[in-house]
Amino acid sequence: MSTQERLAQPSGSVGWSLVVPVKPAAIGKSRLAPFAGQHRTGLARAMAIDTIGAALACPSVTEVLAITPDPESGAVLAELGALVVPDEPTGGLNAALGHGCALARARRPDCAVAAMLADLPALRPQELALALAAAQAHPTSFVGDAAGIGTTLYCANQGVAFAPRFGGPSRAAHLSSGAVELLLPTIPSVRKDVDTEEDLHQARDLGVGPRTDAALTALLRPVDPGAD
Ligand SMILES: Nc1nc2c(ncn2[C@@H]2O[C@H](COP(=O)(O)OP(=O)(O)OP(=O)(O)O)[C@@H](O)[C@H]2O)c(=O)[nH]1
Ligand SMILES: C=C(OP(=O)(O)O)C(=O)O
Repeated sequence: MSTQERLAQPSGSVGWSLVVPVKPAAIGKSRLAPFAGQHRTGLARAMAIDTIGAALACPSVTEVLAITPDPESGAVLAELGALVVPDEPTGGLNAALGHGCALARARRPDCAVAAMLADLPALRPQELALALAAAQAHPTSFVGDAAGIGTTLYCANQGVAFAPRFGGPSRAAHLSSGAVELLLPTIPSVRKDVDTEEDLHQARDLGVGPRTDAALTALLRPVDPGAD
């Protein structure tokens, strides 16, 4: 994404480095397998690319670091304007995010850092901007997922320890860590993560990005009984 295509950053707001983990599409989003079948890999990749495409268009986001060992997704994400870095150490999601945060802070010490999951295919740049603006008021904060169990966005201001606790019931884990939950009624697209078929339909109702829309169209196309 070129700087011309970005919306202007609101004055007085801090810039954010956004760290986004992307599992290899061939193994990611396994809970969608019963619904998506052979289309699951393409769908998982499409959702991650749409999520990061929207993040790159957010006026508060200075840089997106996509943490992924997936070369195919990485190539597209780099083309869109993300900095693509591999998983290091190979210790799972929170370890990869910690590594991404260290790299982000070394590159841009003036920015705050946030970690956002890559399964938000309906993400709207302006809704992400609202969440990040609210996050400026707290040392650490987070956005809970639409189901009320997990987390989609974890934010740490400059000079504050970055200690995400993604995985499973992470909303409770983030609350007990002292992070403040950002309870904004106007950011449904930031909260709507997609793990299941039902999530996907709900995200579609919000309006998914173009790649996810195309992947879903291919997936839902009726099979031609005359084709071999
Ligand atoms: N780079 C990286 N990303 C990860 C890792 N584990 C999860 N993610 C990403 O973190 C986000 C949340 O992960 P999950 O919702 O648990 O996704 P998932 O493992 O692909 O989904 P399931 O297989 O259905 O559990 C998604 O954006 C994943 O791509 C990891 O070990 N490394
Ligand atoms: C990893 C998490 O998400 P998911 O529900 O997508 O697995 C989480 O909410 O901490």
